[in-house]
Amino acid sequence: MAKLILNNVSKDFGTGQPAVSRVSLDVREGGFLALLGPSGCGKTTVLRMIAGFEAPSDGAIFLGERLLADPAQSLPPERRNMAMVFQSYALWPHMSVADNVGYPLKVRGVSKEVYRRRIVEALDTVRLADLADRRPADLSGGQRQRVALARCLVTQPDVVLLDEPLANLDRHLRQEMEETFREFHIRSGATMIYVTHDQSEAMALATDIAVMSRGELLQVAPPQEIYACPEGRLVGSLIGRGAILSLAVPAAMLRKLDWGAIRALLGAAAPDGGVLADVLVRPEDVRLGGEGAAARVRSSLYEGERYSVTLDLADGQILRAFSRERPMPGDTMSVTITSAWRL
Ligand SMILES: Nc1ncnc2c1ncn2[C@@H]1O[C@H](COP(=O)(O)OP(=O)(O)OP(=O)(O)O)[C@@H](O)[C@H]1O
Repeated sequence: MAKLILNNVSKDFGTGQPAVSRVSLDVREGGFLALLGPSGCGKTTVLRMIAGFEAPSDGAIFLGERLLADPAQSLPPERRNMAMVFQSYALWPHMSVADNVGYPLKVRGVSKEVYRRRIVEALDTVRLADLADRRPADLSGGQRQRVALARCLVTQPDVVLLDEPLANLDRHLRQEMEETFREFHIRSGATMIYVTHDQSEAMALATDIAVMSRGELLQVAPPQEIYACPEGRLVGSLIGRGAILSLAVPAAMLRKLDWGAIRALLGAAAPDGGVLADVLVRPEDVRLGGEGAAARVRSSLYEGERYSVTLDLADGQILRAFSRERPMPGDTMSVTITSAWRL
């Protein structure tokens, strides 16, 4: 196995706006990278270029030292030792689970002994050994997805590419499958690249998250880091559910702000000739009650374990908070912001 490297990769379909613009990425060996971003931002196109279904218009893709593609040449998908799992897992209905899993090996013409051994190993990895003789029609949605995962494992790929594999499943099953993917990643040791527009899925699964918007890569970092220290307004609004305030933060001030700093900045005018900075405030960092700044409750939405509250600050800016009790719309209360991040 080796590191997957994208070096300034672009893809232009000739539509006027490039689908992917100068994306550079290093995916560490055995890592689990989530490509996250809104619909149409270019995630699938990046994945298809890695798989070999599209050639880059510019830049180059390497697996270790090996050049996979640049505008002049492109190794065909079957010679890249990668496996791709799609939303629809396309199992053969007339074949047993074992034969579905073994199909890619049959095409490669391996010996009977290798064929049997690899199927057993792959089914073990996804904990389906007991169902080897069943037909796909007799499986649940989650079990079918696991068969598709096992099928991509039998060829022992260096890289597993997953394009929104959970998009068609209901919420309960998605959670169960997230657990399966995590385990699958640990047990297989494969490098995985996972396309999703669901940030909580990306947070739960990946070792690194790459956030894309309009064909460009905005930030790559581990989930905890991208949540705590997003770079710029777009990443700040795409990750988590924070509110973004415009505050007159002096350029020299640390990016992480405490209540002392925020209190002084709330309502302060922009410095002479200066610009207002975007400051991200997470709902879990907003305390309701006590001594603080005045805010008016705009709405409170019951979410089961708590209320999600939207508040208007005195200057009209919006803040979000969580609350165990139900704040009534129209009520005035005081808020304290324990921590915020300048984007
Ligand atoms: N074969 C193609 N020809 C022309 N334009 C394309 C082609 N494939 C993708 N595009 C365009 O490139 C852009 C990126 O598409 P892509 O499918 O990579 O986005 P995405 O982030 O995966 O979106 P989604 O989450 O909706 O699947 C879109 O504007 C899309 O319309």
